[in-house]
Amino acid sequence: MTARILIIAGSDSGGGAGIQADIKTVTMLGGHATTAITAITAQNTLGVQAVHPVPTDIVLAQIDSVAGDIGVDAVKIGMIGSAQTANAVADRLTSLFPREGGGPVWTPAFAGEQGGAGRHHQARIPIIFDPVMIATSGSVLADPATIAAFARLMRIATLVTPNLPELAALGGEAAVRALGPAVLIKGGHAEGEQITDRLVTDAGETRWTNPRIETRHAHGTGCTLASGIATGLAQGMPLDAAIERAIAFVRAALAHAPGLGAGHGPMGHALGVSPFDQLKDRKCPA
Ligand SMILES: Nc1ncnc2c1ncn2[C@@H]1O[C@H](COP(=O)(O)OP(=O)(O)OP(=O)(O)O)[C@@H](O)[C@H]1O
Ligand SMILES: Cc1ncc(CO)c(N)n1
Repeated sequence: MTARILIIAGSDSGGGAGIQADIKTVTMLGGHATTAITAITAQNTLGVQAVHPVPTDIVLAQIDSVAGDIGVDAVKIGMIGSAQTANAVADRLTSLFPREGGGPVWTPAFAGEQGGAGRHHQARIPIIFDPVMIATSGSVLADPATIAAFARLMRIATLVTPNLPELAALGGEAAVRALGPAVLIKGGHAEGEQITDRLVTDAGETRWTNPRIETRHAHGTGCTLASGIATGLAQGMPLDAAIERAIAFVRAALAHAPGLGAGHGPMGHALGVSPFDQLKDRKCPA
């Protein structure tokens, strides 16, 4: 079965970050993206010109519509829109996908096909929380009250993926770990020719170090990474393998950036290919 990833995030009209990056990433990695849109931003490569938070009850209705029919193998949370929505989403995810109880951390949809437990035995759906605060352009995407409410989301998250300024705003690595989740500290904002992303879990620490790709078109790397990880977990990959593939995908998409806009442009999620055009027979299956 195709892995189903519920994306709870904001819309970026420029198509570089947010829901737009998330859908492209999930699709490219072989999953099915469903969405609960938390905010609409008027945004381009230069900055964020306007933000319209979606009412909290409409965010919850989108989650309920998806969970009640299509189903969910993993959740990715990005821009959340308001403190009220952060708290309400934490409550709703807790009741839909209980965080307590024994059994495996999650049982992906694929396990059912292979004669395993199947989706009715899911114990814990993985939740990846990207604590979005500021866009690549420098525009603010979360006010102080919303950032304070992030604690609720961190308590139910499997993995939190702060960049370095976000980690500092959350009180540092120990403060995040104390709330329970694994932490992937992204190194994109550090100086230097190498970038190190650092995963800290109960089992210890793993690092990925790669050469920095020289480009100003790195808008949406954080969204892409978190959605890529969520897709891997939904597909049944172990956490470190899901992270490794997501980093590789971010790097490939950076290398294929189309060079749009006068500021921080979008990545090239389609990697310069059209899978449809490459099909030998472009007819519908009979
Ligand atoms: N110039 C780059 N070259 C290669 N990898 C990069 C580059 N910039 C970021 N990355 C990678 O992209 C991922 C996201 O890191 P980053 O620290 O940029 O997150 P972020 O600040 O949340 O992203 P965003 O700019 O979307 O808000 C990490 O895996 C990081 O290693
Ligand atoms: C909607 C949205 N979500 C996240 C980010 C983070 O890059 C952004 N710029 N816009």
